[in-house]
Amino acid sequence: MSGKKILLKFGSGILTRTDRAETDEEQLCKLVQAIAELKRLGHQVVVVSSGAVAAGLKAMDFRERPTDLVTLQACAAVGQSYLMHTYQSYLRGHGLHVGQLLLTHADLESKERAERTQSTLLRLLQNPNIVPIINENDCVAVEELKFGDNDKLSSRVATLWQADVLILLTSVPGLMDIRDDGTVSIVAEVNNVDEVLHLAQEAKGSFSVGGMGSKLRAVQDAIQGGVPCIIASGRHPEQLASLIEGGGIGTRFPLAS
Ligand SMILES: Nc1ncnc2c1ncn2[C@@H]1O[C@H](COP(=O)(O)OP(=O)(O)O)[C@@H](O)[C@H]1O
Ligand SMILES: N[C@@H](CCC(=O)OP(=O)(O)O)C(=O)O
Repeated sequence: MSGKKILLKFGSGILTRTDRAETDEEQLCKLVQAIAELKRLGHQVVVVSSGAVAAGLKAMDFRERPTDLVTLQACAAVGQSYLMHTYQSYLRGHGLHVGQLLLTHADLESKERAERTQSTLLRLLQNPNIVPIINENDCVAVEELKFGDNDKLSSRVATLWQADVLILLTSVPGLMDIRDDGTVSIVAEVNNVDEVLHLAQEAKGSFSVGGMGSKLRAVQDAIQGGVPCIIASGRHPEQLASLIEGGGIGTRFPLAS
């Protein structure tokens, strides 16, 4: 197997415990193990990680996600450093280190700043022991915390980097077709995202922002940028190597042939 450029996006739902508003350290440890395994296989890995707001809730004395923007930004300020510390503590066990990048959409819309971001990313990737971990710069960004644009951020970075695949790891096993009679199936492959947009329902995780609609729009952008995508469960990161090789469970969005 030759090394591929893999962009992984971790949603808040898979980084946060389901029983209380805290980072799920066991889950984060599993995700880090999967990153280390991909790197051992010779792939380049870049991560877009949500979860800063949720990680800051406990220290800020919240049991639930607050709704006002400035409090969300304050929670993110506390949670981001906690999150990076936790990533670092698990990565160290694999001889790896975090390279943190905090970005806004405005950064990627400016040609000069996008080029600088790309240069930094490429420089970080020259060292095989570094795992770039990107999040929105929540303290200055506004739209992101309202609309869950880490999905969109991941598609933009995937396009900038020209990743071989963008894998959106979330709390469900893929895009699901939930029918009126109660039957549910995972859509294995989508060749035209427009045709499945109607499958995205309003429901989303209590610590998440985007939902399935935001993921499908991000997939559309990535495909337009030349990057195929997969939506799969972040609760089973051990299947990542298999997903990259065309196996595993998830929804695939190939480029039009
Ligand atoms: N058709 C669908 N298939 C799968 N999940 C869906 C669908 N429609 C809505 N969802 C919701 O999307 C959620 C995943 O998105 P989200 O909660 O934003 O996760 P993340 O934190 O990973 O970004 C699931 O919890 C699910 O409730
Ligand atoms: N930047 C925010 C997350 C925003 C976001 O898009 O969240 P999600 O919908 O879980 O990917 C944070 O780190 O909490």
